[in-house]
Amino acid sequence: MATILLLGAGELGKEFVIAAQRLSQKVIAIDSYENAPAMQVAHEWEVINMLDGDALDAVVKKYNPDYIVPEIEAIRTERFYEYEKQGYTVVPSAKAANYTMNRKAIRDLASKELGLKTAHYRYATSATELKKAVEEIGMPCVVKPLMSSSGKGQSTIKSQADIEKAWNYSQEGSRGDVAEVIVESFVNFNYEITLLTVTQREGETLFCPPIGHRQERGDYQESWQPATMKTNHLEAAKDMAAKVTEALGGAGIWGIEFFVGNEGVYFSELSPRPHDTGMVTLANTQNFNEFELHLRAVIGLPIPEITLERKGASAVILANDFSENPNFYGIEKVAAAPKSDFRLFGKPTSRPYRRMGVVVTYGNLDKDISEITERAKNLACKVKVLS
Ligand SMILES: Nc1ncnc2c1ncn2[C@@H]1O[C@H](COP(=O)(O)OP(=O)(O)OP(=O)(O)O)[C@@H](O)[C@H]1O
Ligand SMILES: NCC(=O)N[C@@H]1O[C@H](COP(=O)([O-])[O-])[C@@H](O)[C@H]1O
Ligand SMILES: [Mg+2]
Repeated sequence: MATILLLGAGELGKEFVIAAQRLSQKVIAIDSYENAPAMQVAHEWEVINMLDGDALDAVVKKYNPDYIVPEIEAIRTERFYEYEKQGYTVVPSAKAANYTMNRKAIRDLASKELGLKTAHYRYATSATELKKAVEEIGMPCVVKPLMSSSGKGQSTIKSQADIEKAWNYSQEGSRGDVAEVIVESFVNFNYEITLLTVTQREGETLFCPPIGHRQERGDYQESWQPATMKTNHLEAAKDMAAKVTEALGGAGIWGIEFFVGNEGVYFSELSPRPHDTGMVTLANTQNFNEFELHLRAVIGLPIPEITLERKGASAVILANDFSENPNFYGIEKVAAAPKSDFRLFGKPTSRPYRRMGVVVTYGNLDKDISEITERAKNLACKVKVLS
């Protein structure tokens, strides 16, 4: 039995722990608050501030894990290089976790070093610098804190009047100790996808069928698999995914995000871990869901192939308000629907727009995907999270 130290214990971690439990692996789940979703199913748990390098060192030393598996970005990832030197395995690699913690590192690697096509971009460390960057990039443009996820602190600048607001908003949504932002030209894409990519310690890199998704406020609302796309666009995305995962190194699943527009495929960003839009694989769209794939890659079990078994969709259940005791209403309506299922994450508190659960729906490969996505969306709307 391997010991896995899971750094981050949200809904993605919870499904990963369940996959690990099924194969009899031991998991210690860490997060910044008690009773986080993955803690509820792990062998052991601890609450620490993962941006505190000393606190991180202490849990690594205490549990002496076979695998250190980051589940979120906000971790003092600089320490990962040291753990690797000490002989620990960081998933997928210290470099992958460290580069993707900060948008600047991963964007410069993708664009400058690897030559991948991305939106035009600049960086800014103050409202004045932001003004200059916006002049260079042009409007509309998108501003994001260098350290944030799920759209936190992200906004679109459409006019001069938005610049100051965008700066202030970015500073509210930024986590970590970096005040800098990235300013990207607005890509008028036709659609966007996540290409789940699996790198194995031994064995070839595998790709899941592409996942289409729709985002609001920079956060995922619904996803579906497979996304329909031209073969040459899919090949371009696979080629970029192979390049960037090779440059970052290691074994695991990666959620690689692309925009597809009239000018082709743009690399956007990536998570070196299961991806939220990949929760659609909980509808058993594939022979292994994204969490099972991650686990196999992490502990070094071979994955012979990834096959699409049926079509699926997911739609998120969000909270509207703050609550210390969130409850779900309307779940029986989801339960009563055919070819549908759901997960409630068990987050102990809610805040506006916090993701609390997900509905997944599915249908045979000959079904129209729109019927499956509509069902997921309509069912998710029927669930209310209230105190
Ligand atoms: N340059 C851009 N042009 C157009 N839309 C964009 C651009 N950048 C981001 N978006 C939109 O905002 C969404 C979120 O952006 P991004 O993935 O960079 O944020 P994030 O905070 O890292 O989100 P997550 O952690 O959930 O992946 C994208 O999926 C896309 O819909
Ligand atoms: N886009 C990244 C993402 O979806 N991450 C997932 O959300 C959790 C944090 O949720 P919270 O903010 O509700 O605690 C993370 O722990 C991870 O599972
Ligand atoms: Mg994203």
